[in-house]
Amino acid sequence: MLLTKPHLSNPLLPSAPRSNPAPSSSHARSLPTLTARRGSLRVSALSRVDVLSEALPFIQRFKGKTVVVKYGGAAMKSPELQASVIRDLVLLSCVGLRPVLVHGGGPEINSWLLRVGVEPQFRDGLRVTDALTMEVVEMVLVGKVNKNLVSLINLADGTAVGLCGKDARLITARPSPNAAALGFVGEVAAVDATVLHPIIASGHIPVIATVAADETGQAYNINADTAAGEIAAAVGAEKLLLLTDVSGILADRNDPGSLVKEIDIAGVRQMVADGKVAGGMIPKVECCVRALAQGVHTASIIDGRVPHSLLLEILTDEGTGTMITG
Ligand SMILES: Nc1ncnc2c1ncn2[C@@H]1O[C@H](COP(=O)(O)OP(=O)(O)O)[C@@H](O)[C@H]1O
Ligand SMILES: CC(=O)N[C@@H](CCC(=O)OP(=O)(O)O)C(=O)O
Repeated sequence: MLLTKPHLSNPLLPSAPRSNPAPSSSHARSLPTLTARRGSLRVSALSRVDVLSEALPFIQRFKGKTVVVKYGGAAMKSPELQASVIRDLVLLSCVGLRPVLVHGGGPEINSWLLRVGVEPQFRDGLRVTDALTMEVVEMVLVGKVNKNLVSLINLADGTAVGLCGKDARLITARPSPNAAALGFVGEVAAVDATVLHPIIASGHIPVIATVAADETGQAYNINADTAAGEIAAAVGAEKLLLLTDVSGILADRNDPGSLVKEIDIAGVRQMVADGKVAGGMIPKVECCVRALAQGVHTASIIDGRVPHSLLLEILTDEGTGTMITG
């Protein structure tokens, strides 16, 4: 069943803009240009504090709560957008939320595979991963993309700790049931979040690359959406947010205007059964459903190309993409 997201009016939002004390007329006369500038600055500052004020009930509601953000795919391609997403993550951390970043990096893996002469191949949205591809995936995700995100968070004055599934056995992998076709593509056999708790509790932001080993130490390539859902469940996250390169779940995937703002598990299952949700959206929806079934309160699929979509989703009434509820 499709639900319309309620638009709640915010009791903290003033009905009319407040006015700061006007500058004295003598000051105004002596400095006309400066006064005019200050006047426009005052309006803009007012609207900015209104926005801050609107965020207060959300900050209060989610303070101390863990929020797992999956960032990857096309939404990660532009350096400007990356920096903006990272700043939003640091802002969430500064106002008391506890973000955990799980990242992909499919396009970056593709570009490095091509540099070493390997043509990327996918089956049902999953990368066919032979031994050489596995090495490249690990080097790119763990060595490059992970450290780049850690560095960007540190630059934005947050403190990030980069990990992959292997660290402290955070994720134990098992081979995909379709290993004959997919090679070293893994599923999540278990998550041991012990290592994350002190990192999160001390205000650091864990940044997780989804390469993990099985019991024998063999490395596996795990889809980042799938891993994010399992990590969200294991840390008892309040929210799971998947940033992607569409506005959310579309009722008609050829119509960008047909965004479904809120939908429950039964509704989203019906969309998959009807073929309305397909391709790369299926693992996203499945991981949201699994996370919700394991106690995560809400899961949202949002547009990582829209500046500040993370903040819009968490700190405003209207949100941005699609929220799936249990
Ligand atoms: N109902 C739907 N609504 C939105 N996108 C859909 C839908 N069904 C299939 N898709 C496809 O899913 C894609 C998102 O998955 P994917 O490309 O794997 O994202 P990412 O690279 O961010 O992990 C969209 O670009 C779109 O082509
Ligand atoms: C098995 C599998 O497909 N693994 C993904 C892991 C990275 C990922 O999920 O990246 P995005 O989120 O950017 O798509 C891959 O190799 O591309």
